[in-house]
Amino acid sequence: MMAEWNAWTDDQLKTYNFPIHPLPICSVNDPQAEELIKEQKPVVIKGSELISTAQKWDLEYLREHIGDGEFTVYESDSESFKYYDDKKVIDGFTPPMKQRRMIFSEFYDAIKNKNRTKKYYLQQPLNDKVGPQIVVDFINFNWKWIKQQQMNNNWGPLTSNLLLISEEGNVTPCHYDEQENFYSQANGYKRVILFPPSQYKYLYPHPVYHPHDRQSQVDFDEPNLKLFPKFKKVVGFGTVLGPGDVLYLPSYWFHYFETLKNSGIATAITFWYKAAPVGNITYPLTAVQLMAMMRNTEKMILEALKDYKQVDIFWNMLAAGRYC
Ligand SMILES: O=C(O)C(=O)[C@H]1CC[C@@H](C(=O)O)C1
Ligand SMILES: [Zn+2]
Repeated sequence: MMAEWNAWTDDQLKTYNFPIHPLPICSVNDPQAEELIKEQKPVVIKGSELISTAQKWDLEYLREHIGDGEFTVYESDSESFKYYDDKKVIDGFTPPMKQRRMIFSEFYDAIKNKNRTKKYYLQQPLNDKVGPQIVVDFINFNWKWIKQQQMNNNWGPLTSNLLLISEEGNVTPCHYDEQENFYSQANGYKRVILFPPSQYKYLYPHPVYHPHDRQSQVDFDEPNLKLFPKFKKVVGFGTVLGPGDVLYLPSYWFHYFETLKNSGIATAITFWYKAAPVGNITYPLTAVQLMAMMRNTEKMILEALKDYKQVDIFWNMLAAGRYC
């Protein structure tokens, strides 16, 4: 992967032994960018100026202007920040990280504390508690461009702008989301690896009832190929995002993020939109339709059985010796 203007070098990236092909990179004026978005394929867009007013959002600026609201900050004993839904916690589940609430200056002090043993990741939807200067920066995002994308692709409403402040080395393990996303890098460097929905069977997402719903069960650093044998077929599409880059991250595409080693703090903002309504069903079903259908089936069975421990038994009864 070629480092742009020597901003980073390959030794700042974690190494994985699956193939990683480059993601398409387009200028915002290149019609190819709109084409790929229409086809729900990922593309890195350069020059959109989507969040150029946030490129100055470093820790000091934010500490001064972000206001005294509380922020969700994940605290981890390792570099891994595997999301879990705290409304789905099941007995025997141990959250892999702590979800804390802090005002920004507490987060600032935690990051600056040289003797700390924990790693931190601030992940907070931007809300009306932010200070007036942040509101000015927010209003000056390139809403004209992104609203055009929303309209062109018949997306639903913008649901949230998640402010992401990560420190060097942090990893967001592989998962998928059900919304369309323009992931916008304000500053710092992040490497992203994407996998199309068709690789669902290689990535073994947790069951829908599990707190790690939508997250891959496979530990990319030490994949258990006995439990997850198809993982060895996985093929990724990756790139490094720098300041001002915008990644169109289609719904249901699996993705993994890492903040480059020795690259300091990285600030990003997501733009999540409700996906367009599913078009008329044609056969064979698309991978996204199959994923949505599998999710609905799992939910229906859990609804019928009430107890998630019965779901495993039910599936085995239904499939063993009959379908597999
Ligand atoms: O935008 C998304 O869909 C995400 O998964 C974000 C959650 C943490 C972010 C990261 O850069 O590590 C990526
Ligand atoms: Zn995500």
